[in-house]
Amino acid sequence: MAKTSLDKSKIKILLLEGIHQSAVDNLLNAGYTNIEHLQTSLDEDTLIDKVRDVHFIGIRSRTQLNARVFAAAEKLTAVGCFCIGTNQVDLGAALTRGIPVFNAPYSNTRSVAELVLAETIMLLRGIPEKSTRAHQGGWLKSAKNAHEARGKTLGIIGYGNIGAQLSVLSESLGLDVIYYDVVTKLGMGNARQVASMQELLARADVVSLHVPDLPSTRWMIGKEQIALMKQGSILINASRGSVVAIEELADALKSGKLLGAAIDVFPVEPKGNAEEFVSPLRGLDNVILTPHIGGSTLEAQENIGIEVSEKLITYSDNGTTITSVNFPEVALPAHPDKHRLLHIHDNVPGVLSEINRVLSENDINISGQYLQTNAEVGYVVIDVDKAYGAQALEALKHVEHTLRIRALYSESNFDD
Ligand SMILES: NC(=O)C1=CN([C@@H]2O[C@H](COP(=O)(O)OP(=O)(O)OC[C@H]3O[C@@H](n4cnc5c(N)ncnc54)[C@H](O)[C@@H]3O)[C@@H](O)[C@H]2O)C=CC1
Ligand SMILES: O=C(O)CCC(=O)C(=O)O
Repeated sequence: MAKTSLDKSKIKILLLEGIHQSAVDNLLNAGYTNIEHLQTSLDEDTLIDKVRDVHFIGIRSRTQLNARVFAAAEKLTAVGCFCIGTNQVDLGAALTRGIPVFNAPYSNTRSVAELVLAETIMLLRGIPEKSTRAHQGGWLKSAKNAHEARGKTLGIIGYGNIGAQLSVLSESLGLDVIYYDVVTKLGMGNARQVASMQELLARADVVSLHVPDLPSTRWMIGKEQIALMKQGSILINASRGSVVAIEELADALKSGKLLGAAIDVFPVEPKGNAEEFVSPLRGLDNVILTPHIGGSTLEAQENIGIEVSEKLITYSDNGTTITSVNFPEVALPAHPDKHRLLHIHDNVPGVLSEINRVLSENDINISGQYLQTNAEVGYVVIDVDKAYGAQALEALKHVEHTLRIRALYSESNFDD
């Protein structure tokens, strides 16, 4: 059933997974006081109970927002992913319920690139094993299998925001960079795109994965691909756990085909810090294992908190959906002294004319109208000079194919 907006004190916001305080502060400064801020993710049933009266939810990579959760979240107006990946959200289910999803596409990219570069050096020097031995009272002073990074070839699979940053940092250290991407991209510095993943695997001393979780990237690195890699090369995965067949990687490390690996993301990750981490890579001393912390630096988290809360506030106050990952993107001007209505509907012919008919029948004069559509959904924003009456709102809710309507307070804050 379509809904209209509430005043800010009644807008309930649920933030999960230890989202940075910067998000809370930003929301409070914007007048949103009804905030629940939890440090953990929630299991599906607890989440379903909690989201029933929530208008905005903020999550990171662990919380699964599936169709069942969306079905329970009747009041949910927008989702903020305080991270880059949005594979944990059923974006289609959100869209067809008229819910835009936002993320932070840039704020933690540098943190991931720095970690990968550090791991490259650590693995080229065999540090995980040497450090473990020293902790055990051993002394592995040897140059065997220890290499400088200078002059080695780094192969980056997925040359997006993270891959390109890694490319720049690595070249400054003297690595030669090649990359493979499904899109033709201009290389940073002297980095060169190669024509196939096979070519990259055959040429690189270190392979680092920076692709999103997509049907086309699932298990893209397994036995067959590892066989193409150079003897004694290194694999790094800080993208998604679904990209590497982990048992097959474990076999390649045990057999000595690969010199080492650094893995930050896993097919199955603990739901919280209290749950045991189970992996076939445990106990292998040529592997750096990290608990999905590629983007977990204070700098990145603070920036993400600000960036995503800003997007939620802007959508809530103004209706702007720019940078939403699933929704028609509309950039809206401020609306002083105007009443603004957001109408989200199935993208089928005739809805807009029906909306305009209702407005005209209710003697409502349009002062601004903004429309954007994608294949499934239409999003029209209508500014008018006088308040929408209850009768007009009711009629607009009942326009066929309506998914949701929201009447926004204008900046001068007159009644909705
Ligand atoms: N470990 C962590 O804490 C973090 C992990 N990530 C993961 O890293 C991924 C990449 O992040 P960004 O670089 O910001 O994303 P991006 O969207 O900027 O870049 C991804 C690149 O992969 C390419 N690509 C897509 N499918 C491909 C395929 N089959 N083969 C080769 N290239 C392909 C795209 O064309 C694009 O250039 C995110 O989707 C996220 O899953 C992101 C941040 C933190
Ligand atoms: O820090 C997080 O919670 C997730 C980081 C990540 O994987 C992402 O940004 O996609």
